[in-house]
Amino acid sequence: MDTTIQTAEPVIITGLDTGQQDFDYSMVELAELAQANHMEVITRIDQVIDRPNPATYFGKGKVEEIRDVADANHVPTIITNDELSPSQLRNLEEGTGCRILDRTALILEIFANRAQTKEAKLQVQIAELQYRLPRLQTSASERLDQQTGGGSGFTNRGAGETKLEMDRRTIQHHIAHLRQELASIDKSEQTKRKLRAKSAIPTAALVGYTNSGKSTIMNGLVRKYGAAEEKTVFEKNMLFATLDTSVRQLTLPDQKRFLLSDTVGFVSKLPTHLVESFKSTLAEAANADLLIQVIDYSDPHYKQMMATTAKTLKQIGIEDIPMINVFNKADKTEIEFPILEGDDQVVISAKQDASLDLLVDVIKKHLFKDYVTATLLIPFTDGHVVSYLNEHTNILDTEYKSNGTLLTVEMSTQDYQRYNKYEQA
Ligand SMILES: Nc1nc2c(ncn2[C@@H]2O[C@H](COP(=O)(O)OP(=O)(O)OP(=O)(O)O)[C@@H](O)[C@H]2O)c(=O)[nH]1
Ligand SMILES: [Mg+2]
Repeated sequence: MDTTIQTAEPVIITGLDTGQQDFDYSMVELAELAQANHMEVITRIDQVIDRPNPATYFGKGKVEEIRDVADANHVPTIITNDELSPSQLRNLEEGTGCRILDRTALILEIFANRAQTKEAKLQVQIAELQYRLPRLQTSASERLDQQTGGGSGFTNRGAGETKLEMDRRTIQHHIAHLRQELASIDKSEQTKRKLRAKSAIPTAALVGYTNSGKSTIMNGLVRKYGAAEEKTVFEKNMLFATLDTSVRQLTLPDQKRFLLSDTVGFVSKLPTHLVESFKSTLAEAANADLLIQVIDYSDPHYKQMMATTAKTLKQIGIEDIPMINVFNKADKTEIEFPILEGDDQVVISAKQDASLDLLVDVIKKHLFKDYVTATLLIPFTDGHVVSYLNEHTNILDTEYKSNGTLLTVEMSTQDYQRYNKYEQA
């Protein structure tokens, strides 16, 4: 158990209701993001307005109201539901006397705190520096610098133009340097990915909203069908538990194999820079033969979450990959499970064995739909072919004839092309 006592930083969350759909939901999500960043939401202040004030985001009266509420409650930090322009950020800080953390900076902080691997850390740092570049004279920049070590210790408030220019250049150099470093890591990842593509093992990728249960499903399947050396991944009840992509090979009882990848979850308004810099992490999903969208069916906002996933996939450029929907955490609802709906939807609980079996059935139907069944007569002199087929394909029947082994085999089209010379009419 974690025994360190962390005092949560008190914050006020604020939002502009410009009549956009799902405003309330995005505010609920903002509160969850704040909690994920160890903050305590003291209160929420909204303003209904046609469009944001270009100078201060909120209208003048609202800025004063926020300042007064913050003062009265000794709250040092205000969180806004949208990404603010550099001047809005500056003006709002002046108007409220508080530190302003916009949604983007908040998500960046969470990612920075969660990043474990070198690749994830580099990706977050690049996104952070890009966000800071136009905002050097705000506390948002200083805060990111202090909290995450993303920069190199600039102090910019009230700095002169020359100093500012210098800082800009330093940051630009820093970004270029980090990009190079990331590219060298990406290269080895790309090589691995190419090798996998060559091996022609079909790939499925778990995608979906953060905390929906992707890693739990991955681990359930790894425990059932992974070889001993295939390790489980980190799963936890918190937003953005996973920031990297893990790939595991699974071998089903009928010898069918596939690769399963688990990756970073989504949230609405995921910052563009972050999506950009996580593209290499998400490439695994982009190259998959099948997407498995995991949905937290017990969350009343699950439909919005699905819309967010659809939007994010589009943003990454993933549009034409077949997808199955997994309505997970059904054990937390009144709905019966496991249930198959049509041929591409299941209602399950990642924590139930029968659910995982049903899910595997659906995955199989999609990934192996091109598999062929053929009867092959392998002469005794080609014993190595029999061993290969035994190891890599699903042998439905074996008969020993005088002139060789007669096998009824279910296999990939590739294997079929290699061995159809043995086929019996
Ligand atoms: N009751 C219940 N809890 C579940 C189920 N699936 C996952 N969970 C829990 O939900 C929480 C999040 O699960 P993860 O597997 O880490 O979620 P994720 O989608 O990988 O999340 P990110 O990595 O943050 O994107 C954990 O506490 C899991 O134990 C389920 O079917 N039923
Ligand atoms: Mg995860």
